[in-house]
Amino acid sequence: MPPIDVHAVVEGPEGAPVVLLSNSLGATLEMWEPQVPALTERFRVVRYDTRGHGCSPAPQGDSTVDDLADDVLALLDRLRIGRAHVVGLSIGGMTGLRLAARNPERVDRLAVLCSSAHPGNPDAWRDRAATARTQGTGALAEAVVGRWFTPAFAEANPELVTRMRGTIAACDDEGYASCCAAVGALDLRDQLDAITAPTLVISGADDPALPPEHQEAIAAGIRGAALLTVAPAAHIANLEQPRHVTDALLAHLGGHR
Ligand SMILES: O=C(O)CC1=CCC(=O)O1
Repeated sequence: MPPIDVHAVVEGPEGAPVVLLSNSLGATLEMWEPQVPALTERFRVVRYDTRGHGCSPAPQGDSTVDDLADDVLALLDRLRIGRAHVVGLSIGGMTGLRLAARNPERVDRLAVLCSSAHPGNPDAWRDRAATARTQGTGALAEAVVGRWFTPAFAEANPELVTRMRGTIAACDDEGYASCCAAVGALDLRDQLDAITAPTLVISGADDPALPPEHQEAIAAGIRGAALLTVAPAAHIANLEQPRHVTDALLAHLGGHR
């Protein structure tokens, strides 16, 4: 499938090292808002909407994580960026892993949050894609957002939960289904040892979607990778533990505060 011209927002000082942020399935570039103020003090921050999400065009038919990585390369080329630190959560982390394994010359440091090299459950992903196509992502939103935050956090932050539920429901149905296919078919287990970028893997201790075992497997497969577990946190750990995650990213990318 040809690359898609994804929607991106670029902030931070021109000429500074670039950090590229890649969102979770069902979210948009807005999910990184808690990290942006600190990151833009030291970095040129490029956030984009994964295809079929937010303001990015949706593909027709199933995508692969290779397609998602191609979108990132096209974006970097469009912005004339040779190399970037890549930070991705969930499907964004899968995109970062594939990019770092396949195009190591384009990835400086890598941070992968709440992600997987082999999500498994292809039938469940096929079912989810079918629901998105036949009933719309609104039919999935309640169940999906229920895995994004711990119950205590969700109870204390009802407006955020409502906003994120709305973001899932606003996804393009075909685009979301297309990305479900990419997740369900993914198996990067034999590619992890090709990753040479210094890598930080962050796990949400209470993540019911991609639990800590997935992060442990990623970290075990990448030479020298560091593994950090944040708690309490479910799947969207950067929103539930913003300070902890921001500090860990700054320490890993070289922008300590
Ligand atoms: O939506 C979920 O259930 C969790 C998830 C898996 C891949 C991704 O990006 O989100």
